[in-house]
Amino acid sequence: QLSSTFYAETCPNALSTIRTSIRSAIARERRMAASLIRLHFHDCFVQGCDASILLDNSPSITSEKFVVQNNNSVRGFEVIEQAKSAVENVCPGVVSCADILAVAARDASEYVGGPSWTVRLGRRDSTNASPGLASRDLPRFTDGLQSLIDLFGNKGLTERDMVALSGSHTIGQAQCVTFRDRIYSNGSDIDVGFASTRRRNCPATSPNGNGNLAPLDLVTPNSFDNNYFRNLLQRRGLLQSDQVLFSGGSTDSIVNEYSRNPSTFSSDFASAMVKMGDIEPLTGSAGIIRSICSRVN
Ligand code: HEM
Ligand SMILES: [Ca+2]
Ligand SMILES: [Ca+2]
Repeated sequence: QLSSTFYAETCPNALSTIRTSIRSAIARERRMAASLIRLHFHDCFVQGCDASILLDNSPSITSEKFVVQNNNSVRGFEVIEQAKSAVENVCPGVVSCADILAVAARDASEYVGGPSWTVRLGRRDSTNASPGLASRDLPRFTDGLQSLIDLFGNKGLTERDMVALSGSHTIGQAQCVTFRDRIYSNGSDIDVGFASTRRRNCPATSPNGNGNLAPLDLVTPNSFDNNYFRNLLQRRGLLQSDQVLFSGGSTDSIVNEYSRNPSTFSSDFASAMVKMGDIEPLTGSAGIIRSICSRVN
């Protein structure tokens, strides 16, 4: 199975090469850290961590990039492609795109002040993509708590893993179209002042301002910390799927715990990322090593 020393003999500089490339991309644009973590998540939840999300449309492939959960939303492809080409220059044909995604997510977390962890390696790349599985298995911002628990449960992840991983929303941005219904709902699960602030840059009527961005964590949108959970306690979660984690259900106690204890969040997040990175990898002679991540060789 996967091992942290997988490239020790075949490409000893793989990790440092990826790291340099990822760091320079995040230095150029801080949000890229968030985008890269999300890319690894959206890969692993769809037929496992096999870089299926990176494949473009072609005669033999229907890309996952255009399902609703990804379309116009997942980003960072060119950063992964650049890291891949840097690695190909030092060890051609050795390091998979799926492993680059996993390493990039770790390096991104570390760069913005989040936890680091040892990445397990040896994943291989798929020769296909699955928009059908992507639309079925990726969570949506409209999902209720039980659906979210089930979607993560189907991947072997517990409620605690799910809450920890959702803590990724301590960084990054979301588009108005994903939080409009919530901020105009006049419901009781949203802070009134927060809703009114968000309305200023997200007009009530679609498609006006659909693409306008707001930070998922209003307090520290660029640092990986536990403010996401503190916000939920104040009913300042941006997405409906954020606030449902603290809305009177079984995950309230976990949100509470992470809001009080940043180091527990940090170590649970790191473990959950390793666990997520272990979802159904292609290993051994299964799959391929793509030379360009967006297409099969
Ligand atoms: C629990 C279910 C989840 C739902 C429903 C969800 C949904 C979303 C949505 C709707 C956005 C905004 C996308 C846009 O407006 O373009 C977003 C952004 C993001 N998500 Fe999630 N997410 C979930 C869990 C996760 C997990 C488990 C991770 C990582 C392990 C993650 C990482 C991120 C990051 C980092 C961003 C910001 C991306 C950027 O700024 O480019 N999310 N998510
Ligand atoms: Ca995949
Ligand atoms: Ca934050």
